[in-house]
Amino acid sequence: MYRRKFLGNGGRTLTEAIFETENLKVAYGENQVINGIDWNINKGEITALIGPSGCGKSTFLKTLNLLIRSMSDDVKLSGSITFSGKNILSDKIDAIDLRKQIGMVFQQPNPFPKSVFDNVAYGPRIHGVKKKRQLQEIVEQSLSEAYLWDEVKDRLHDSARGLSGGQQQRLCIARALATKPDVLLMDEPTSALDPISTMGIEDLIRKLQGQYTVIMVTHQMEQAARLSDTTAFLYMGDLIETNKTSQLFSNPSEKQTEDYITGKFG
Ligand SMILES: Nc1ncnc2c1ncn2[C@@H]1O[C@H](COP(=O)(O)OP(=O)(O)OP(=O)(O)O)[C@@H](O)[C@H]1O
Repeated sequence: MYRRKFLGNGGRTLTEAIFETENLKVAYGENQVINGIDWNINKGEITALIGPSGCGKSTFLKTLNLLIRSMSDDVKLSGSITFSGKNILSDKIDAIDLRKQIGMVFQQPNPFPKSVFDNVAYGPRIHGVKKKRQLQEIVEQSLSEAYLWDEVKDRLHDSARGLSGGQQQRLCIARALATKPDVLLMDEPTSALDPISTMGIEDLIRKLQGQYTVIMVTHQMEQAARLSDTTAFLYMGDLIETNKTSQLFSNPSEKQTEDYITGKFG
């Protein structure tokens, strides 16, 4: 079967890819939900993944850091995902190390039942940072990067669960940034938040642009259009189209994309 390889930016530029997937298939038992995706995801960009409910967006995201293997017993992965020169599906990969480089933020803010400080220090501690001074520096830097430091600097040892929803989500982003990842995967990071907190998280994502590669699932077309450099449309496990965001929304090349973004289904 002929398969189209989607290159970053619709294949028009030679932007460096951070992930290259080849014939990537994912199945839960007999239920195949990703059908053989060939895609180069650009480094340093914000990529939005859109598509109707159940089309495989979260599955695709969780496959990129192999979280899918820890979350589902009967998952089957095939094809390849090249990240940092290695096929993470077949080469010997330490999943904990991989997730140091590829952080993830979920729909519901999920701080650990620990203090603000211990949430952010969690990853660095796992990776062997022991010195108090060094941990303090990492915590302050990560919270500052997540635009949360000023709000929490006087309550670092209070429970993270006492923060507002928007603050908790920025804390989760700070926790992900604390291991100095290359990539942040975000699965509908604002869908559980009110409009003001959503704006705060969107501002933060914009500020991360260029320093990190962000791959974000969103159900909000406006959010994809506001934030991302590249947008990809997934439908029933197939990558239908990926292109520069402005191009995909103004002049989609596929009828299915057009129907989806104009609200004809989804
Ligand atoms: N752990 C699992 N075990 C079995 N099937 C699963 C599992 N997780 C997801 N699925 C199935 O895989 C398909 C894709 O689900 P996925 O969550 O990836 O879609 P999605 O596009 O992110 O959906 P949504 O937008 O509703 O979050 C669905 O049919 C879903 O029921």
